[in-house]
Amino acid sequence: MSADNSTPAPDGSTETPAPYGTGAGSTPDSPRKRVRVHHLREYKDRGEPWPMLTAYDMYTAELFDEAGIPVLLVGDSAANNVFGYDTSLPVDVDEMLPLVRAVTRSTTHALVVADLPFGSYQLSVEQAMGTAVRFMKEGRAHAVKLEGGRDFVPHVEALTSAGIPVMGHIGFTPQSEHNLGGYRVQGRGESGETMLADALALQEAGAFAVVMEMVPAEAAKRVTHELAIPTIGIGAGPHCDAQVLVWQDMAGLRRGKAPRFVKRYADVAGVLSSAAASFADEVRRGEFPAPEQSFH
Ligand SMILES: Nc1nc(=O)c2c([nH]1)NC[C@@H]1CN(c3ccc(C(=O)N[C@@H](CCC(=O)O)C(=O)O)cc3)CN21
Ligand SMILES: CC(C)C(=O)C(=O)O
Ligand SMILES: [Mg+2]
Repeated sequence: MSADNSTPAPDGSTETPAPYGTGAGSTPDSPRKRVRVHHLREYKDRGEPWPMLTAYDMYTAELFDEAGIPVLLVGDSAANNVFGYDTSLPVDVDEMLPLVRAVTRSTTHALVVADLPFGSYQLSVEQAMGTAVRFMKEGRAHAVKLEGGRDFVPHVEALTSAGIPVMGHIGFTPQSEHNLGGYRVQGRGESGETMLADALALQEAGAFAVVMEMVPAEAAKRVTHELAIPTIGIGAGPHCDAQVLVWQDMAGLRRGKAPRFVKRYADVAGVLSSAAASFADEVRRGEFPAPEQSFH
């Protein structure tokens, strides 16, 4: 087989209208347009908090898009929520790309952010550029996200100059868990100043938003106030411009003890396990398939 040189059919994803829009750029009669990074700045300026969720596949991306979630993150948390690794560190670009492509293919409204996995951007600005370009070209992402503060200013500058919107991520950065000493709150006391400096450096470098993970609410409030770009909190209190959760945590699919910042809005694990148990039971009793599910 030769390499696939064909131009992929345009999926028209940036212009395809969703039928029942209420989000950015819509009126009751006009279809929703794709959320753009400048809309997020407008939400901040209007003081309207907005939600972000992770998504890793077609059905969840469609549902969350229709529910009006303006930003979907294809997180490297796919490592422990899709692929079965114990941390985010092992997942790589080749595993992440098909998930990103699935999510962009399945949305018409949400801005889709691809999370750059550990080891795919830290080596050099050139490596960051190469990886980000793959997520934009092959994954059809609308933006990328990377973890780190001042040390990543050159990377963020290069990507934004090349036309790639970048979301930052500071506070607890899971890709550095071994350096940070485990899953711990960051930015307490003096390190709150460091965090603010990191946030300002990312903004100056051109980042369009910054995630703050597991930081005290007061420190996150200060950063949110000082930045013109939106802050997105996860375990960062109520004063951030936006809030993000991993969807399996939000919907109660993940089992076991969740981090303290999680709120479960459903019991998807319970729904799925009882559905599987009912199916198994009916098969064992010979009740499924019934005549309705059979061909004659
Ligand atoms: N399902 C899932 N949810 C997440 O929020 C998430 C992932 N996966 N994978 C990547 C990272 C890892 N994250 C984590 C993982 C664990 C804790 C945790 O155990 N937190 C405890 C201890 C906090 C402390 O000791 O200060 C907590 O109770 O919040 C926090 C963030 C956040 N991200
Ligand atoms: C929790 C969010 C911010 C994330 O980075 C991820 O899901 O990978
Ligand atoms: Mg991540």
